[in-house]
Amino acid sequence: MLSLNRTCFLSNSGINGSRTAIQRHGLPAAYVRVPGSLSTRARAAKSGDTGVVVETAFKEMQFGNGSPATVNVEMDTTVGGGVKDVYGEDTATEDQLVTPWSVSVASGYNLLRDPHHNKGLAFNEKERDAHYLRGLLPPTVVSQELQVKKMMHNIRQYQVPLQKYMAMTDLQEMNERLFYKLLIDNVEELLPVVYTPTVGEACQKYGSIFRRPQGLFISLKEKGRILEVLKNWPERNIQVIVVTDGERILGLGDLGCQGMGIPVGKLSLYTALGGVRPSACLPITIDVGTNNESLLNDEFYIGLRQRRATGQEYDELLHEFMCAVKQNYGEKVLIQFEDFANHNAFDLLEKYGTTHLVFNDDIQGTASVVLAGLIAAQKLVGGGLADHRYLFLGAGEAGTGIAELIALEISKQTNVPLDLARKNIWLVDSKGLVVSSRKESLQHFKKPWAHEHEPLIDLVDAVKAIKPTVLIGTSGVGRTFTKEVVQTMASLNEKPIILSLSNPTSQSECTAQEAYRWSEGRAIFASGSPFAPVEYEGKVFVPGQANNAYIFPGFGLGLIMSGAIRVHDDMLLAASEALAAEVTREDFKKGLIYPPFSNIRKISANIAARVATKAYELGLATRLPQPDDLVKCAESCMYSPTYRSYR
Ligand SMILES: O=C([O-])CC(=O)C(=O)O
Ligand SMILES: [Mg+2]
Repeated sequence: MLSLNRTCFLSNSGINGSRTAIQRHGLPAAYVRVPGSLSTRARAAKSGDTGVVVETAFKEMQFGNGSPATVNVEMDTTVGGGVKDVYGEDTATEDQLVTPWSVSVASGYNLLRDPHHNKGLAFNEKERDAHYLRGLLPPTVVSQELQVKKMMHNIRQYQVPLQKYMAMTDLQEMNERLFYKLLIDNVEELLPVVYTPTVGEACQKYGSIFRRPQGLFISLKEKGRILEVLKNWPERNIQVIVVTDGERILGLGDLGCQGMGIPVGKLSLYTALGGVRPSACLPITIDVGTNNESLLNDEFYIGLRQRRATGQEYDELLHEFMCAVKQNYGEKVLIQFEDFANHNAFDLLEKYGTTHLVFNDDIQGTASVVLAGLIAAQKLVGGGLADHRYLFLGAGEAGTGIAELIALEISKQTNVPLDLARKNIWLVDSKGLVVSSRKESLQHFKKPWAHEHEPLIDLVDAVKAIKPTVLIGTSGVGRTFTKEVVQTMASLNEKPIILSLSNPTSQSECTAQEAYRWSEGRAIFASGSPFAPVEYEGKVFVPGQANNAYIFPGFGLGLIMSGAIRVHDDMLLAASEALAAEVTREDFKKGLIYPPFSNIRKISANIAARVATKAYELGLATRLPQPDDLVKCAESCMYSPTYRSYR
């Protein structure tokens, strides 16, 4: 055993990184551990190399939380035959060393290139000395606060949202903590940049702006090898996966492999808003082809150039994926489905809901957010949820998901059977009002909403006939709440509730301005994508945003905290109630039915606590014993982007 006493940064910069550190600092060779499975180690050892060394001291390390640490490096020379210069002429090649699972020491130049540990100009004098940074940085030492100020200044110079998006992506790849500090401290300004609506444009142009992979791409080419692919990802303690197959990206349709922007963006919010460690988040895009002709013909397209696989081929790939995830990460990893097309989204949720911890943000997350807004809106309009009539334009994932959660809440509040609670909820799809005479030809998820009524094609006719108090747009089709629709709503209701939820902004059913103007300032309005405040007859109206980001980060944190193994509808209801409870008297005075985003971390902690409480009540939590104070517990386990001291 050879013993070394050094302060090190642990990172995943790979064998290249460690080699440079080794060479630069004259460390003995083999400053590398292979933390893979025993078989990986065995493979490494068998390859005849002399240098893959398993360092016993590293076993104690909390690797994956990005923490630097002082370690006593003990080199176990038993694997591979002894410490020699592994990287010397006559030793193993890097390929033989099974690179993906190497853990290396980052210092000097590599430390500055390592986004998980880089602090840029914020490295202080002592750190610069201790970690071989002298001369690699200009003399100035600045605080993280000043770095935030400078980055915000730079980002505000860009006029085009996509440029802001790219600047944020660059920052994320350069200095992860600074990225999250910026996002957390300026959440209202930057949310529309890293997420809806700009992320939609980023996906449309993802091939052109692609620089470095930020998540895993699993395509049909990887069929039969998905477990192996998962093992290529550099982090192992994964708690949340957001996965898409790119078939229905926001309201923009099939963007194939370029849908990757969505899992990446959603997971940034898991960290920024919900406090889940970045290293515990894994974005995945499953590429089964695309039916988007213009992408197939786009020379910069990054995905498989074939039409979408369907049926058995699709199912088998997804099944292999689901099994591989569970095998690799255990049953407590949360899998969030995002932006799958209707025909797969419902089936996947149903199929894996009983075997995996799965959550569909478009069905369940949107539903929980909208229900929260409706619960809060009762304070403005009086009465309860059961006193309303609801009409949806759009009967897909969001529409039916919201409808079902409203019905569940009404049924719970008033003790009426679910079937009866559904009777006040009506849907309009592309063929008109969903009515019982259409039942035969309806997709299964629409059937519960096919009530007795004569067929109606037009939305205006449906509004006139059903006389809804709440109108909800989930159609993915912009400008469908026409002047006549909004005016009819306003003629029927003193305070019509109008939610125009489709994303991004171009697909919104109406704008905030239209909603306020056409309702003569009486609408209670919220949208999926953000709108600026509107002035109407001398009064300023601040539109609310029924943003999914209110719920899913806190919801996920609650599941993780409690070690939940399944998602249950009651958890969604609990999350909605928790969010609705965050709307203050001041917010109501402004006509808002959602709280400001500036408090989102506190909101997420409260949602997490309520979700975790439900998980314990339902016997679905595995982290025992239950902590006494779940809000405190949530707050204390949240990731902080403040720099750590590397001394
Ligand atoms: O991303 C959002 O804001 C909402 C969402 O999931 C979608 O529209 O698919
Ligand atoms: Mg979505």
